[in-house]
Amino acid sequence: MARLGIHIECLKEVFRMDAPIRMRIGEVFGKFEQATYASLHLEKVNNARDDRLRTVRVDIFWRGVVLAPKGGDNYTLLKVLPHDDAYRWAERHKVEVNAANGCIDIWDPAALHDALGEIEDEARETVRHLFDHVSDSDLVRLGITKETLAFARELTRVEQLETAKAFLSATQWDVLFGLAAGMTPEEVWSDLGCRAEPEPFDPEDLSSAVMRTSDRVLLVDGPADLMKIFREPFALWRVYLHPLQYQVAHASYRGPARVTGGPGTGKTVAALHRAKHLAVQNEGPVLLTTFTSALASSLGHDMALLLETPEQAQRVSVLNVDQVAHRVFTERHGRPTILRKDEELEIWKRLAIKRNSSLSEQFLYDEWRQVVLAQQVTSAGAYLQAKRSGRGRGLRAQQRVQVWEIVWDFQQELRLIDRWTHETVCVEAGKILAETSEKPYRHIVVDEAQDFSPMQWRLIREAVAEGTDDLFVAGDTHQRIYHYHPSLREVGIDIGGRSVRLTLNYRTTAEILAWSLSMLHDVRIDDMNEALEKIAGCRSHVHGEKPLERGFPTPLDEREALVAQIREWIEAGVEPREIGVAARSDILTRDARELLEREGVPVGTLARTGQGNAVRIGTMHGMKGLEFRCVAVIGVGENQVPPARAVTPVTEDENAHVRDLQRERCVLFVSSTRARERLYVSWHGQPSAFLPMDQPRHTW
Ligand SMILES: Nc1ncnc2c1ncn2[C@@H]1O[C@H](COP(=O)(O)OP(=O)(O)OP(=O)(O)O)[C@@H](O)[C@H]1O
Repeated sequence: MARLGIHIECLKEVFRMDAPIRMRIGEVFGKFEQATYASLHLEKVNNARDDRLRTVRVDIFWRGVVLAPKGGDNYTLLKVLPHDDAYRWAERHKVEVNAANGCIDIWDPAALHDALGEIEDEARETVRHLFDHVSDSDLVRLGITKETLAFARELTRVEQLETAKAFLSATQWDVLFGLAAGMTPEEVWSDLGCRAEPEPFDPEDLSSAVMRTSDRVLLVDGPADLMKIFREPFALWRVYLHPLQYQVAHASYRGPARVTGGPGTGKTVAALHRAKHLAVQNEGPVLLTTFTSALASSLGHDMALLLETPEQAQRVSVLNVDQVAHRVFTERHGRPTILRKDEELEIWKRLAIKRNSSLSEQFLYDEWRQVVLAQQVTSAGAYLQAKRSGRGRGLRAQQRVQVWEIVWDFQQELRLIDRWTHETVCVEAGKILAETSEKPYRHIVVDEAQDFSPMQWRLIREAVAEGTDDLFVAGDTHQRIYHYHPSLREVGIDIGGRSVRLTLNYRTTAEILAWSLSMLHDVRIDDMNEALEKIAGCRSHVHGEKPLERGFPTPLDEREALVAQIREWIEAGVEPREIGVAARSDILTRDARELLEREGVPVGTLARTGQGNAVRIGTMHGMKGLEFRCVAVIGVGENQVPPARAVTPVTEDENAHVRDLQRERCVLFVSSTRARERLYVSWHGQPSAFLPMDQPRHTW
């Protein structure tokens, strides 16, 4: 029986077509299931470079180009184009088997030949070439053919390589682009999803090559499936994964594993597919968890799209980590009464006065969480020994004794009045789970792992028995925006060598990514596993406008310009819901919201649901994990970013000062990398020192 595949690039083009033509394409290619080669009316193309490329009539105007391997019954739809263009495309292109990963390579030899002629002169006059640092043998091992190699050797600028995307094989282009972005041949090799040892692939067996190209060819399960795909275009990540994403999501691990990578590199998508894979395996309940309830609800929405049967859906719970803690706690003790932050600060203040301490209630509030609870300190002796790096001010031994007395009083008081905080609920839930061998989950998948506190990690560790495929962790420490810096090992999670880094950004344009990355230029960030995290090789294939930076004399001028910018985007066809606005403080977001509302622009919050078609506005912290076509980051002035209150003075504690500045940079980095197409950054007065310094900017 014939089987149809559709190439990802073709699918993207079809998704952009009007519904009637999409349905017509669905009807024509739906026949592949029953058809035999002879009855398909696959027309041969005269003068074709590759006689396995045929065309099929869709209607009077459109034709499809199909790869019809000589053996086997696998047909792959590569293009749908106007009649003449379809023939021209089929005449020019060749299909081969990639020597590195065994997938199909589609390329345009004539265009490659012409381009080579165009760059040769420049190459002769230039001393440095783009790939001087890579040997021929490495390029060949990475699947670069002799024609592409000859071309690659003449490249002097990355712009020439970018142009070549139009005619090189996509896999070979990815290899070259990765090397040009600073990846080592080994990193590119693993990015290709190749095994450690090269495999021999039959260069003539295109049918098998198509089957292996699962990251670029969607194999359709019958006509109904095809019509469904064409009726409702969907996010491509539901079916296509980068080979490395696929590997990460489908591997079997002997213990905890993790995926890291810069913003927009598909970590959440890998986590979603991992959860689905585990649900399909059906070994027991799967928990997919993250930091905030907003992110959990977004994951829940995407998980529902990915799971295929009610049985699979029943096996996966999507909860944020506090919800997990509250469930476990409530089952044992009933619902806890949570102490509000203002109530808690009031208690700290009173207890500090009682013990004649001049330490502020906020300091005690943080000290309790970041030192006492984080390190499970239960005695004065342990507190005297506890690490306090990054805490903002040193404490002499005598002061530590005093702080411990206040902490002791505080914990006694909580017990007495039977009040809880989210942290104590989490600690208690961890204890309850530690006592039982019957764990609630067989597998746990964690997204946005970089912001989990040590208390939350201990809970997660206790919620699943140690063993194969127990924990899968996705996160990026460059996006850490809260205070905790736990080491996974210290909280009992040993990921050993089971860690993979994704580098290809699917969300952001190369311009926005470069602008954002330059903010983190000299910043050294840990990887939660006692080493430094890398961001080298993080790259995007998509180009767009440079981020727009604008300074204004007053806050009102800045807000009015924001309204004008949003109007301009909407007039250019961007839906209000595709626009996100972020500021560092609630006050700035409130002021911007008020003006937008007054000017008649629909405005909602950052929550994914219930917003209607409104511009979504919130704090930079709230932007975590989200994405928008257009993003405006406002109030990026020297006094607002970073806000003085968020940074320990260097005179008080140098380490804490550096750490605070780093965290604040990450907050700005997270908000700017939420933009898919356009990024607008504004301030009033002087600009923030965090902004990339590569160009002179107008200041007031
Ligand atoms: N294989 C893929 N093919 C197409 N699109 C993808 C793929 N993987 C991810 N994407 C898209 O890229 C965007 C970013 O993906 P995702 O949210 O998983 O990245 P992330 O690494 O978790 O990002 P961040 O850390 O910045 O929150 C999303 O729009 C997602 O749909």
